[in-house]
Amino acid sequence: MADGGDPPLDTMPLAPLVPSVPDEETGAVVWHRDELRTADHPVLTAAARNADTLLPLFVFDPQFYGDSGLACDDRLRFLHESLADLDEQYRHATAGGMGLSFAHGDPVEVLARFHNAGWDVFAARGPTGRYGRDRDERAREAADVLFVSGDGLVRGTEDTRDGWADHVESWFTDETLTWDPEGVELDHVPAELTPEDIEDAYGITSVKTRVPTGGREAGVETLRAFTDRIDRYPESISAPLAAREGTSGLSPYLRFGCLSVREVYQHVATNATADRARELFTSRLYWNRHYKQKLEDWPGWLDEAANPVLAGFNADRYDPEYVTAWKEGKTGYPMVDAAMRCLRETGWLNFRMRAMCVSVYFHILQQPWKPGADWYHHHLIDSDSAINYTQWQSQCGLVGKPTLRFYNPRKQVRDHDPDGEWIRRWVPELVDLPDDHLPRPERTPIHVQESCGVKIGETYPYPLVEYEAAKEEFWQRYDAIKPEAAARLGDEEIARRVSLSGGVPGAKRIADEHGDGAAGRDRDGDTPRDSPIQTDLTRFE
Ligand SMILES: Cc1cc2nc3c(=O)[nH]c(=O)nc-3n(C[C@H](O)[C@H](O)[C@H](O)COP(=O)(O)OP(=O)(O)OC[C@H]3O[C@@H](n4cnc5c(N)ncnc54)[C@H](O)[C@@H]3O)c2cc1C
Repeated sequence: MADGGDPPLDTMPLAPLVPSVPDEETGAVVWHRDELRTADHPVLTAAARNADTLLPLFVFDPQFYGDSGLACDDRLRFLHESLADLDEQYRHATAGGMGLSFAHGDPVEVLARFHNAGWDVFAARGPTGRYGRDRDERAREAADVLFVSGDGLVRGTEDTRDGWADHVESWFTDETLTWDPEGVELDHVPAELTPEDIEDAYGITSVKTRVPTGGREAGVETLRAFTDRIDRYPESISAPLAAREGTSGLSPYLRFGCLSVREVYQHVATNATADRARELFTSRLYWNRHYKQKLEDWPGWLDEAANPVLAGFNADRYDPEYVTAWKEGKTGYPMVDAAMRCLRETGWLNFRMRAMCVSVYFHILQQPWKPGADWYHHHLIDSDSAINYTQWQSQCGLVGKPTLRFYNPRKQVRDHDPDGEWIRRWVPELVDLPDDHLPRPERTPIHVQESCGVKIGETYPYPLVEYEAAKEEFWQRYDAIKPEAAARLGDEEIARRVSLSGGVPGAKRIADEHGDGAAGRDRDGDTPRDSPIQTDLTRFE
């Protein structure tokens, strides 16, 4: 483990407990990682075609638990519920009722034991950061793991973005995959290890509220319920209170692969009758693939600024007190404070609130991006490294594109919580503050503060920094470095790694047009002059 301590459980199963593949037969371990379903599963389909016997396996990796793990206990609980559900899916599919097997330890060591006992090992090829790539490479060497594609991403070409949208579209509309449980035997590891054992060993305790139940069954139910109410989706996306019931709530199920993105696409395309809502929603599924493609193209997104010119931006400003105030929801900006407290208690925020809190953290408090991104990754139940870290870098401006999106937290109150219902839910100190003062509590006249009992500076903090001055200061610092950052996008390697929807030519165009310092920007509020980052969700080429 990263802290040097020993895991509380040994690596298991030990070699003698690993079943052998019967003579003259072929056996395949289906190594499940993030794809916790049996439907539309390219690996399962391929393994079932190639082997007489299957052994579905999940390996609890100590790296994701204890002090070295980055996920909150509630995300681990969601994972464990999804595993229990996957176990049921296998048991129902097969007459013998054989379920999912569990192992614990370094997956490479575990898989090598299966490989030595005669098993082929199949796993999904998917985008991961450096740890995952290294683990998969070691697994390939030690256990000859066969990595199967089939997630709609583009691989093995010079410019993955060339023709990308068409490629993804045909994947979305292709028939989903099936496997024939009758055509194979299922085997399992006799040793009894369950997700509950892991929870006991690592002391997993869930503390958040409103966390959805993990597993395919709950995911299918969520998908159906959302499709029934999808006509309300367009007007529910932005306001945090409306979004909680109005967006799909599918993100954790997609994150853990309880449902495939393609299944969701096809269900909504077939069953949703409201055209605009259907298009708006399915365009988000393209964004899901778009960010996955980014991590597939470059594993460094999780730990390094995509544009080297911007590496270390804000590092000299690091102030642990600002970071803590942001994490705890004590910045003095009510919309930010409500969002950050909601994130910690429920593990979910809608897109706009996620983006706004990034903007205030990086552009206004001017703190280095990584601790903020790690905080989201820890608390979000749906945290998908491929989306979280790439979104963070995009929202901060670490790619070096000429435009940036600022989210003014005061404007967000006026636009998306004018009655203060959401703010009052999460920031009880402000319950009695009149609505008019919620965008800027620090400007509340003293006599109003006295009559409502909200004392700025005592019961609720002054803003940590003055918004306009901080914004202006950020722009000065950012403008000074922007032309050099834009120019760097002309570098072939950087153009590839940033994986823009316009591909390598698009990155080079930015370098040509903006590398000389002639760049557009938004100084006034929410709307950038030209930002393909999140404004147009339907264009990918
Ligand atoms: C800083 C930041 C971090 C984020 N981190 C994550 C993350 O770790 N995991 C995650 O799933 N989403 C992330 N998002 C995107 C978005 O906020 C969530 O997908 C959405 O809020 C999840 O709720 P939902 O499933 O009800 O959304 P819906 O609006 O119902 O969307 C359906 C699905 O489309 C995909 N999707 C929607 N918006 C986006 C987007 N902007 N980018 C990529 N995919 C999208 C997701 O898979 C989502 O589940 C992040 C956004 C920001 C700004």
